[in-house]
Amino acid sequence: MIRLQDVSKTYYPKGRRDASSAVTALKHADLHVPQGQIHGVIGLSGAGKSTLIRCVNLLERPTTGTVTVDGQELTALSGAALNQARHRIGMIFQHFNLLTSRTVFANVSLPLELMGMKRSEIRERVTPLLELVGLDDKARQYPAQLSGGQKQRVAIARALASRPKVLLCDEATSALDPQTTGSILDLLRDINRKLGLTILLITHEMEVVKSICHRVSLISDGELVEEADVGDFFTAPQTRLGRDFLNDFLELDPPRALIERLEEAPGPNSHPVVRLAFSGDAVSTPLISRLARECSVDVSILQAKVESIQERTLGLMIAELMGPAEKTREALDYLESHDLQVEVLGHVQRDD
Ligand SMILES: Nc1ncnc2c1ncn2[C@@H]1O[C@H](COP(=O)(O)OP(=O)(O)OP(=O)(O)O)[C@@H](O)[C@H]1O
Repeated sequence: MIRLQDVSKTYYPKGRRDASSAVTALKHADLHVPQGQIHGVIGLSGAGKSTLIRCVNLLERPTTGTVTVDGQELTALSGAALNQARHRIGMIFQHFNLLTSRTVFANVSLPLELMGMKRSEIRERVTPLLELVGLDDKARQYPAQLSGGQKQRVAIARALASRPKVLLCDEATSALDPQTTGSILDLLRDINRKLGLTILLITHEMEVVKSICHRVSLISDGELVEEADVGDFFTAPQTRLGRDFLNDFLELDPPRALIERLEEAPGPNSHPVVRLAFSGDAVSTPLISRLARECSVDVSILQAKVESIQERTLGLMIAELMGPAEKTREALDYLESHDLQVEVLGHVQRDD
């Protein structure tokens, strides 16, 4: 439904085209979002998320590459044809972008007025949309009379007015408190299911990805560096940045006192500190006691957590493996052969 092929975007300051002043915010991005999927793009501030999502409806025209939505190459269009194609792409924003002088009803009907639709048809279209987003009793109110969550509901209804195939969400819940965020995400999930709408969202919050996305891409310095099903991303991110996002989200970091003692290389009297992530059958297997029995190492658990990520269970643990070097090596092999993600965080000197 959405396809970006080798899309790059370079910004130049006004009136200058020299390479020294250019900022390349998106670099050779390839992305495919099939019909009906909710796809999240997560990244740190300045990574290029807004640029990417604005390239999808050509609010920013890519410098190179092609953008295709619903089988139509948008990058080949301009003028009226592009405007027409944009009717099939709705968009919502962090700060809602409502017109303060218009009522809720008039905000939602605006895109239909611009399309030249008759008043009676507009009413038939807008009334059920306000019901869908739970605001049928607020039609005559003005944005200033609404909460943030209600404003975003108006923005969602407005984005759906032209019956788009695709909804783009630019940090749609970043200005909302956690509870309101939850209700807006529920609404987006509901719309995705009821209308079969394809959703592309950008966010810096793992919670958003965890709650509603089917698939996720990670963006770093303008590049899409990792893409996975959400369950896989939360159990085994493939990049350092992916692991950092996951650890921040799970708040699973070794205690500060331990971090200060960690050394990168093993020494004659040190033992490894590992971060273990396990999912599926491994969650219910008594691996740690087996490890102690079969590999003759002692395991000191420093932190542990079990999380539910959509339909999967994910276990995480930070532990010290204590024993002679050959035994701890055996223990690491044992863990790796049992489908656990094992990351050696470093080595600590034995106190004994
Ligand atoms: N219009 C512009 N002109 C020049 N540089 C820009 C422009 N828009 C964005 N940039 C630069 O492009 C890079 C990516 O910005 P972008 O807004 O896409 O990132 P982001 O991931 O959405 O960040 P944030 O989460 O902080 O909004 C940044 O270095 C930014 O300064």
